[in-house]
Amino acid sequence: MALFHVRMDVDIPRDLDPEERAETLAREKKYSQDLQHSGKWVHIWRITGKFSNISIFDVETPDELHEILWNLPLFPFMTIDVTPLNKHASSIK
Ligand SMILES: O=C(O)CC1=CCC(=O)O1
Repeated sequence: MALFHVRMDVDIPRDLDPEERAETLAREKKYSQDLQHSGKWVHIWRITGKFSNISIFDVETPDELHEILWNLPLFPFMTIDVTPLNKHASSIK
């Protein structure tokens, strides 16, 4: 098990076909919710006032996270920042 903090900033071009935009967003939602049901996508939080989210992933390896992120339907329109997390020595959980 390895935890990762991931920030995703979304920037969809204004001239993208509205049908393609809607279809991509619907696929993104299903992809994300399937991974949430699997337990791999542990948290997703909207960043206030931005088309961005902060997420926590619980995966086996960095390669697995890479595959997940690479296959996001919105991947071509995202800037993604990944921070690996280690257990803090003072954590009681
Ligand atoms: O809306 C976003 O922040 C992008 C996104 C990631 C998963 C999802 O459902 O939307």
